[in-house]
Amino acid sequence: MNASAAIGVTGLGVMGRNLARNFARNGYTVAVHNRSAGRTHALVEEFGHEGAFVPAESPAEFVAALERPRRLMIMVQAGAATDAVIGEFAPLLDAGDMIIDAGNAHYADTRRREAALRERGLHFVGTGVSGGEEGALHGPSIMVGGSAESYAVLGPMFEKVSAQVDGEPCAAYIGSDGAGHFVKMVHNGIEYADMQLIAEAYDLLRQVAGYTPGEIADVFRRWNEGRLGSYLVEITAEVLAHVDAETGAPFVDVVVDAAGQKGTGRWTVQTALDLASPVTAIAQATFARAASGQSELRAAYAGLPGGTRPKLSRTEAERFASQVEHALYASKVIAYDQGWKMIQDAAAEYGWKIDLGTVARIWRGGCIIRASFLDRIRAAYAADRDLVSLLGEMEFAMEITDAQVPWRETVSSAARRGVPVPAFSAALAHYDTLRAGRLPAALLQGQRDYFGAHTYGRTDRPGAFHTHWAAPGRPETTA
Ligand SMILES: NC(=O)C1=CN([C@@H]2O[C@H](COP(=O)(O)OP(=O)(O)OC[C@H]3O[C@@H](n4cnc5c(N)ncnc54)[C@H](OP(=O)(O)O)[C@@H]3O)[C@@H](O)[C@H]2O)C=CC1
Ligand SMILES: O=C(CO)[C@H](O)[C@H](O)COP(=O)(O)O
Repeated sequence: MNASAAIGVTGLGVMGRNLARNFARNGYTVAVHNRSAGRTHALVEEFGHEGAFVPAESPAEFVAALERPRRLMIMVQAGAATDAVIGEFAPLLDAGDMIIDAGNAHYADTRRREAALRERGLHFVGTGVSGGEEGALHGPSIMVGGSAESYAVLGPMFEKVSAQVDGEPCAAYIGSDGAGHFVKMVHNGIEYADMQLIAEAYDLLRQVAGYTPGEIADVFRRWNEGRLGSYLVEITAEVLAHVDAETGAPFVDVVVDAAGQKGTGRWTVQTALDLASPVTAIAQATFARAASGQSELRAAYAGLPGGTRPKLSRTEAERFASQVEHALYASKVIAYDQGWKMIQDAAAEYGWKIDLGTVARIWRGGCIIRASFLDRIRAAYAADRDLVSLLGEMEFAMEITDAQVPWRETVSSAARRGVPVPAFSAALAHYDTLRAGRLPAALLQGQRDYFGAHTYGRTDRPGAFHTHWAAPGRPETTA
């Protein structure tokens, strides 16, 4: 076979098929392969006219179709499937060839695979791709890990097929080994938080303001014109306005209220615990999905006494909706800030040199959390590369100051009326934690020292100390 393909894609499911088409539409010759050959033939039959495809039935045929250094993209499920495909293809490759894993792999797996394949002279390029089926075809956001050397070859291709915003590509090199997949994982964690915050806002507008789903769709459409403008707010309005054809009921009322998850939000939270990175809004959003799925438990406790829900007048409802807008925006800033801080924490742990402004830049288009305010996050990090928190940037700080009363009113209204708002509450509590100055953690240290001699630091001098709690006079010694 003629080695003519600039890239090969194996795994032609929802994402792989459209990424292959995207490369072909952008002028690259693409070798295509799938475990079951039916998908390969279907792709070429249906979309062969869009560009140059080289269908391959066997791994050997697929590899033979690739120009050197070979660029082979895997788009299959994370975990065992990815290991199986690597195991199948790596022995057929030569030193200098590149395996790009564009699935949602766990970054620790990517680090392991990168190290093992590097030993064999192969580049393993863990790459986060976001944008779903449509993004894969028309331009996703692409977060690339692996070696800088491989990015020199792959970067121009990725930048060409990615989404473009203001003439800039939504693709970039993030950092070595698992950095690309790490950042994609945090993207998905932020996605969970953003979606949960929007869902809580909807619930409040329905349960407290008394709006119908159609009216709430209009509220979200208005919000989408302003600082909350984003893909997720836009599609929320679409979903809320949708009416079930069979029953004539709002679509949102005929869907089972148990949220699914494939695992990237859970990975974010598990990893955050290891890094001691408090991504509490993301964690609450992930737990909210889990709680929604506990149908037996919820059925057992449904109807327990809770808050009161007095009917609001039209004017009161409108005022409340405006408060919710502030609360949603402020909570969203906190959730995103938590995600960025987690990336900083991981960069310190793994020695990744991640440009935080670049992360915001490539999330402005193509991905699920694309939003107008990412431009401002980008500008904030461009102005100060070492910015510790968005709360340190003047404009965000002013908005959070303005949100104080409505944000707190929203969370307290929810508590009074018995509407669960775990992500709003977590975001506000995080903000209060940051601004507290002094936390009751000092008491925790005292408790730990009391029962386990775990020692504590003092505010007035350095060192570790222990109080002998059982001894007369409770003397303190240095530990
Ligand atoms: N769907 C989405 O919106 C997004 C998905 N992703 C990630 O992209 C990856 C692919 O997702 P998606 O396209 O939705 O998945 P699909 O289920 O549509 O396709 C999965 C593909 O993987 C192949 N496959 C599965 N197991 C194996 C195996 N053991 N050996 C070889 N091939 C295998 C399947 O082949 P066969 O046809 O033979 O079964 C199929 O081509 C996942 O990692 C996912 O997390 C990332 C961003 C968005
Ligand atoms: O990766 C994605 C987007 O970037 C997918 O949307 C993600 O897989 C959806 O996750 P979940 O099924 O857990 O809601």
